[in-house]
Amino acid sequence: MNDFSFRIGQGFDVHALVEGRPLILGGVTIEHTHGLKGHSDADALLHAVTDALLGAAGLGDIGRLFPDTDPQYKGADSRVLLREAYRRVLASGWQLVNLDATIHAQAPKIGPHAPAMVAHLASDLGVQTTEINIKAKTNEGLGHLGRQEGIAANAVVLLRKR
Ligand SMILES: Nc1ccn([C@@H]2O[C@H](COP(=O)(O)O)[C@@H](O)[C@H]2O)c(=O)n1
Ligand SMILES: C[C@@]1(CO)OP(=O)(O)OP(=O)(O)OC[C@H]1O
Repeated sequence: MNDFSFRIGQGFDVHALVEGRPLILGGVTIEHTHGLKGHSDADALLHAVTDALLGAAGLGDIGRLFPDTDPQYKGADSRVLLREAYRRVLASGWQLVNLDATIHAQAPKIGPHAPAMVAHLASDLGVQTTEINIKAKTNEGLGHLGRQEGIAANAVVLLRKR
């Protein structure tokens, strides 16, 4: 551990959009024609947040903690994975200051669902909702995200020593 009181981390995730799956982002089930494909519930936002937290604490990444070859995590609720990852971050001596994330989705509109996502993250990470910011962007029709073949998310966190 270094002598600084703060550490930053970033996370990224992308999942394919397919028919016959629910679309779950930030623990919110969003009405849509397609949902995200994955071993777990494929919540790309929560996976990016989990990786940002683990990265900032120097604890590796989500796939190392929860392998996608382990049947235990098949269909897993990513909020459960996030809470377990954050428990390890706390145990390693760090706690969240604030979190900023961007969802890259050509559709559907994320804005109306952002407050519910913020509420879930604040609750799971034990901070005020004012410390969590969720943004969204289309991909301006460009590339795989613009063609609605998938949804991606980026997250940045700041941790401080407990
Ligand atoms: N899936 C999305 C994408 C965007 N938004 C909101 O629209 C604004 C403009 O997005 P552009 O990609 O066209 O720049 C963006 O700032 C978001 O407020 C959204 O809610 N859901
Ligand atoms: C969450 C895990 C585990 O179920 O599976 P997926 O839902 O496929 O998600 P991914 O972002 O590929 O990374 C981590 C995985 O090990």
